[in-house]
Amino acid sequence: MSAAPKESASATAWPFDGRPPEGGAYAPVPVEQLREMPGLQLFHGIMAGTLPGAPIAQIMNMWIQEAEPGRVVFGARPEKQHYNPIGSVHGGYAGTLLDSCMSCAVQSMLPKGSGYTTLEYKISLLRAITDQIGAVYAEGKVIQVGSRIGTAEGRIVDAKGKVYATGTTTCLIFPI
Ligand SMILES: CC(C)(COP(=O)(O)OP(=O)(O)OC[C@H]1O[C@@H](n2cnc3c(N)ncnc32)[C@H](O)[C@@H]1OP(=O)(O)O)[C@@H](O)C(=O)NCCC(=O)NCCSC(=O)Cc1ccccc1
Repeated sequence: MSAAPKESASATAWPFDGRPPEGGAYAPVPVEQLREMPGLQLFHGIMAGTLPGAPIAQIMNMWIQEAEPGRVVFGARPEKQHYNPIGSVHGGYAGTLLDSCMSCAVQSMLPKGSGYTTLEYKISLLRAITDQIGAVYAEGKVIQVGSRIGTAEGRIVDAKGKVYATGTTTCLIFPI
């Protein structure tokens, strides 16, 4: 399998205010249910509210904005609760956003019956993320998805398109 994701959408195409939908349900989807759906169906179900959101979405203030074959975008709102003790958002916030968008880009290419997990990711933190910059957007794009290994790249930008962090990932694919 391989992907040819479209070029990045403009930042204005992502009008996310930075909070997951109020009153939504948050829980992992049981594996019995997951194995019956292609990867993309999970994201479309979460976006439509027919499947629960990931519990970490609440803690991170993040939500899926777009999901198509080979490309997934999360919006997020960094706040004080995400700070380290030295005055900026903890580096793990960018790590979590990038791990999410990059691995979900891989998952968006998987047929039903395929599971996967992140094996390794590398990120570069290029600018400090603070609670003053508003919503940020994490876009993951597939590089290649094979029978056992999927790779993707990602970036975090603000609403003006300024880049805060980039990353690459390697995911392991297996039957479930
Ligand atoms: C500053 C640097 C590291 C290097 O920048 P360079 O590559 O040399 O590039 P350049 O000079 O072009 O500047 C680029 C931009 O940076 C800005 N800027 C520059 N110097 C300063 C400065 N002195 N102070 C403030 N800002 C400065 C500059 O205005 C520009 O922004 P602009 O274009 O105006 O909007 C940058 O890459 C960065 O901030 N990365 C993010 C790192 C990060 O947030 N890590 C995670 C948190 S750590 C963590 O959580 C771990 C932990 C856990 C628990 C407990 C404790 C710790």
